[in-house]
Amino acid sequence: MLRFAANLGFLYQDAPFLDRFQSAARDGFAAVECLFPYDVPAAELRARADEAGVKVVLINAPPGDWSAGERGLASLAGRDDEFRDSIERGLDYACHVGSPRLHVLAGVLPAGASRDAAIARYEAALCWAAEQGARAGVTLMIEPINPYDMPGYLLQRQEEAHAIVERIGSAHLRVQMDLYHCARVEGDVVAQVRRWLPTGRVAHCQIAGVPGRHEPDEGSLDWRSVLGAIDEISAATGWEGWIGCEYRPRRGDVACGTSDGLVWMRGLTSKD
Ligand SMILES: O=C(O)C(=O)[C@H](O)CO
Ligand SMILES: [Mg+2]
Repeated sequence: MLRFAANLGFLYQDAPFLDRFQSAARDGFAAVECLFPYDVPAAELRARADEAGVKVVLINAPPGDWSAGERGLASLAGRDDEFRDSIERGLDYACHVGSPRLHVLAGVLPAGASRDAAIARYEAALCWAAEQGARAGVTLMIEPINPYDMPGYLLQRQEEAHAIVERIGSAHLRVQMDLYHCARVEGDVVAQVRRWLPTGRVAHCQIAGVPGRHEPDEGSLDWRSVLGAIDEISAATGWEGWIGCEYRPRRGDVACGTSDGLVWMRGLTSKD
């Protein structure tokens, strides 16, 4: 059975952030993802999640200076100390809110920089971070992201993410397979899901319509076949990750826009 999590950085934009936990629960979500929750003390966020009866299943580590265009520190030259601080802060927050997963953004490759050197730095950073994750009991996630939404982002393809996870060989480093980014870069998402989900290296998925990043039922993503493939693989292999709803509701500027747009999900969910 498929399990969906509400991404509170994308959904329920009409409500203040801390009210979105209740909104998600009212719509039947048993789990949520929070992008960068660090402005809220972890105890307060945990209390809101507990009150609403939803689990936090994914947060992101601090990504550097987002407003200056930074999208993670892991591969950036000369930023090791900040990277380590961001992982320690992310893991501490994840432990306090009970999130079993922490997404670590790779960073943007500076113009003219060597990609090979950046990948080597990225792997060394992930290796260190995965050890910290193992100590904390939190799984670190790496996510290939498309270059249209995030120009220059270092990690764009599933194959490369899997090769990195395999080389590092930690049970606490896994791939976050965002089906929207996958569709935009790699095309046939059903084939990609059938190829990568059974490997055991994917610990979380996310979904959105393509190319607008609205509800999955808008656009070219064959979402029924994709979800059917995930469901089938879950039954066959015991894969039990969450599927994060990381999209901009088409009626996001209107009260109840998120809830109305969830019609695509009815009948597909499990709360376990
Ligand atoms: O952009 C995405 O798809 C993500 O999942 C990141 O966590 C946010 O940048
Ligand atoms: Mg994503």
